[in-house]
Amino acid sequence: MSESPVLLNKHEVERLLTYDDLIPRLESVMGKFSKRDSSEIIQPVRSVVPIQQHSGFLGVMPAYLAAEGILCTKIVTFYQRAEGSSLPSTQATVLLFHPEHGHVTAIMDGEAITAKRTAAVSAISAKLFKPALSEVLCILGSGQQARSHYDVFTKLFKFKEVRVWSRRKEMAQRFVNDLQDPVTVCSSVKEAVIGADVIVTATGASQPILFGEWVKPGAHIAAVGACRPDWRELDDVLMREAVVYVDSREGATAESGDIILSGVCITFHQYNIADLSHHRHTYSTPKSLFSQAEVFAELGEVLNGSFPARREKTTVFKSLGNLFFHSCDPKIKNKMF
Ligand SMILES: NC(=O)C1=CN([C@@H]2O[C@H](COP(=O)(O)OP(=O)(O)OC[C@H]3O[C@@H](n4cnc5c(N)ncnc54)[C@H](O)[C@@H]3O)[C@@H](O)[C@H]2O)C=CC1
Ligand SMILES: O=C(O)C1=NCCCC1
Repeated sequence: MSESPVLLNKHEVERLLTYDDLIPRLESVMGKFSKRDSSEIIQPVRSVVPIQQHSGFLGVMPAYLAAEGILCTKIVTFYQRAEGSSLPSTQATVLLFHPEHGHVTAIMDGEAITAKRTAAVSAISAKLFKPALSEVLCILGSGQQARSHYDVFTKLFKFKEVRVWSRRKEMAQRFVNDLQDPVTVCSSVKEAVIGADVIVTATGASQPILFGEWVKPGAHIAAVGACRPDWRELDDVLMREAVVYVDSREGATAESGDIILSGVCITFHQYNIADLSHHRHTYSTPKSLFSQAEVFAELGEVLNGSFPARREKTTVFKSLGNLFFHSCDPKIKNKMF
């Protein structure tokens, strides 16, 4: 009979999962993922079930890393919550399986994993793409992701100024009150982002809040929210002008409103055709004036050397959280990535 699964609660996951382990681990595994060698890694685009009555979604995110014997899935729910709701908007559980026998070996809280993994991947994007001289960090949003991004960005990089904006100023103030170091609370997105070198967008917005005209040329944006095909955080100008990196090309095509909805500007293409009465008429068909924002590369393609990091340009890393890789030796409990 198989052993009972190890249970790791949020507190234990928080203690075991360190950025020092997570970052090199994710760099290696994302580089491998982008080679699409299914004998190494299988990670399909997640399945998402809308929970329409409650403005929520349920996502299932399986992954198999054959060489490492890791078979796992994250099960995640995410909701558009009213401002100030005491419920977390993203909740998750991670299951590890015995790849040979198929039984569950570990059940872990996925909320802390999601917070840290997502922030670690954004930090990797910032390592690769932020301008060489990066003095100002700006965080849009003041929830779970805003906090984990603040933690890892200020741990890894030295900024002269950190700014935060949130829809309700008191939420930004509450965010700042929990921190040791000084952070400027901004009254508008524009005020927060002007002159910023690194911008994190971690909001529940479904319409653009960050406009390209405000963004300093050469800045790096880690765009974490807007993980549905009809949600956006970034406007067309920014999406067109920036070099866009993603975690998974398939995921971005299926799920990123910032990419899918960019450049939808209708104009008319005219052509002549002879109709049945032998007269020539001019017909019009709608045509897009601007094409969709193009994905330049996956983060993994930069990490494995297939594509360059275009640090000199304005860069967007559109994160969707498609990559979930996790390893835990349940018997040892302290070897967790
Ligand atoms: N890319 C990824 O891997 C992941 C993305 N996410 C997404 O990141 C976003 C933030 O997640 P959490 O921090 O967990 O959520 P949260 O609920 O803790 O924080 C959300 C923040 O967004 C703000 N917000 C909500 N609606 C807004 C709107 N319409 N305009 C401007 N601000 C708005 C809230 O005031 C709050 O500051 C969500 O969209 C979530 O789905 C979450 C986990 C992983
Ligand atoms: O990767 C995740 O976990 C999530 N991604 C997008 C939406 C919320 C959770």
